[in-house]
Amino acid sequence: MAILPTIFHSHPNFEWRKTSAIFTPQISPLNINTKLQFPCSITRRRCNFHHSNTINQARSISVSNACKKNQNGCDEIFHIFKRWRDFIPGGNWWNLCDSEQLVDGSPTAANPVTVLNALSKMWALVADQQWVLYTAFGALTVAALSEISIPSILTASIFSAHSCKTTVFCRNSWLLVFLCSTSGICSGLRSGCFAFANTILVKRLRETLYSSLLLQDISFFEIEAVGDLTSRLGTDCQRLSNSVGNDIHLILRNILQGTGAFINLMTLSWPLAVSSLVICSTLSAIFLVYGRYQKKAATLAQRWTASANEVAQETLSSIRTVRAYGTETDELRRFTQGLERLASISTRESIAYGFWNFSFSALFRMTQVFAVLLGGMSIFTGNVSAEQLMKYVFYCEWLIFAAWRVQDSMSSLLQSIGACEKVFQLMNLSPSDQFLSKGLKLEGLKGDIEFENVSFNYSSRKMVPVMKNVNLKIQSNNIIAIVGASGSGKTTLINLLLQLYNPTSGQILIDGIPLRELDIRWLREKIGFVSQEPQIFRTDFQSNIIYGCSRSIRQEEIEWAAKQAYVHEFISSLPSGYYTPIDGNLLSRGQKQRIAIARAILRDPTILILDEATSALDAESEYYIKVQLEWDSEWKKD
Ligand SMILES: Nc1ncnc2c1ncn2[C@@H]1O[C@H](COP(=O)(O)OP(=O)(O)OP(=O)(O)O)[C@@H](O)[C@H]1O
Repeated sequence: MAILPTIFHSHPNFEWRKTSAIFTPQISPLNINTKLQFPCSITRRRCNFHHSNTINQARSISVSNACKKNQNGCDEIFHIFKRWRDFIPGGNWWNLCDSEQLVDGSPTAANPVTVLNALSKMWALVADQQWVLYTAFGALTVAALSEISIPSILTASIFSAHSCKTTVFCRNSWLLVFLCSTSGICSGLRSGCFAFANTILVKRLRETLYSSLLLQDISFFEIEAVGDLTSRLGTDCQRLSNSVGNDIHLILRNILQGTGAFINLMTLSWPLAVSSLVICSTLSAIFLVYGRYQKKAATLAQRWTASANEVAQETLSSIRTVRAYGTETDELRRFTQGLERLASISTRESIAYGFWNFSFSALFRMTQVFAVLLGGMSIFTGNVSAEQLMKYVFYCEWLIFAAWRVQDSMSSLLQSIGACEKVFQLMNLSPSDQFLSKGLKLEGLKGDIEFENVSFNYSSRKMVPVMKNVNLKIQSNNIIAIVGASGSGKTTLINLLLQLYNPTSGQILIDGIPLRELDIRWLREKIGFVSQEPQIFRTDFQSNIIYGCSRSIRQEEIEWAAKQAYVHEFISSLPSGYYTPIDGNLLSRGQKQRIAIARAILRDPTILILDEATSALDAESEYYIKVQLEWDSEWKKD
């Protein structure tokens, strides 16, 4: 165990020292006074911000904002009058592109997803449960056909009763009972099956998205914000599956019913049927424009929501720092900036919805007036009977309503897909190369490490080289310390060794074999790593210590590792011992580091990397752990 041996190398950024320690102590060029003064001079303005004043300040900001808003309201009305042309449909005010686009530098930003793509992807996710979907579609068809036959039979029953045709009346009544029962049973079946499919879909969407995210390169997570990704996994997936549960079946149902209504209208009077169709087509044309606008608005609204979430997540998770620096009002302002953008988009979207509803109502009422006028005249001339006119009014209403519902559900579907476009883009990302290629697994790993002319820069800062032509040889069974100024690239060196990033040029060899050619999962199993800020998971101590260990572990081994890391006593003193659930926030940094060291030791790694892993430990614990590790390393050498 234990590596990073002695290297003598002349790179200006690093200083390599032979030492009995295996840590990467940081030697800062600043003296203590400089360190203390530096942050204070930067934040002097904020330091004056007394904590007790913060709430009053927040209040006074909101009061002064309210006054400003009243004044702004008058200005705005004046402005609206001056710029009325901008506010009519098609004017500048409606334009969502210029002012509202959130700059999205993510790798997925450039690929828009079509509705068909989205639907076929969702279909593929639930394809193994086809029987549920086929039952749902079958029930939907039967229910829709039964429902659309009811107005015709109902009218016939009324008129047969009116003309005292008892046999026809009885037959129609039985038929009505049959149709109502069929439609009721099939509607229940349809809703149940779609709800079931919905549940499966949301689960699969989340699984697929999560597994796609887990397999991305580390550089991906530098561009994408965690708040944004969790909001995709949560609300977006739910919203998408809801659109399948509701919108798709409403669309299909109303298409069937609208078609049935149109066929009935054609059999009654084709001029009346054609006039209804013209109105429906006008509605569809208006909807086409509105639907596109709505999709765009939904995408932008979703991005701003995610952006506001990100701010909230960042602030709430760093609440101690926010409180200590008294920046609550600044954070509130940052959060409301996103909300204001969101409100501005939603206002336009709501007004556009109002326009759409106005067009629909006006055209629908026009059809009714038109039907009564034209139908009434036809009755006078004897071309149409009263029964036919009644059926016509019924079916006309069905047709228009079906057209409206199809378009409304279509709009909601477009909105959901627009809003959740990123879910599909993220799901379509191909995994990092590391997970695609099958590399070599060596018989045994010695642990010789060599950096050959390695240069590197982070992809997010391409112009800033972090290291240039670094050459370094580390022989197995040695302990070395890498010492360098803060920001000189010590952690980056380790990141490259762990293949979290690939060198921009040069190569890293392990036992003489290029790192890229090795099976990275196999290699990582042989490496124990403790980072500067060790991560503790929300499970118990035992699970945290055995985290990532592929072999089966006995309780004694866990305790042994914990003793080596000087954390056994602390864990044993807790009432549930190793089974005590942990919240990382409730542990000291030193305790977290000791748990992480126990985790690394338990793997019995060939290469052990400690990146300032004892920086938070007291001198006694640090000494004890170092002695244990050194002893262990010497024992292995022998
Ligand atoms: N993910 C990243 N993206 C872009 N630049 C980064 C990233 N991580 C680190 N850097 C930059 O790379 C340089 C080296 O950082 P690194 O963390 O390796 O230094 P270090 O020697 O470990 O510093 P410290 O001792 O303070 O931990 C720094 O200039 C840092 O700003």
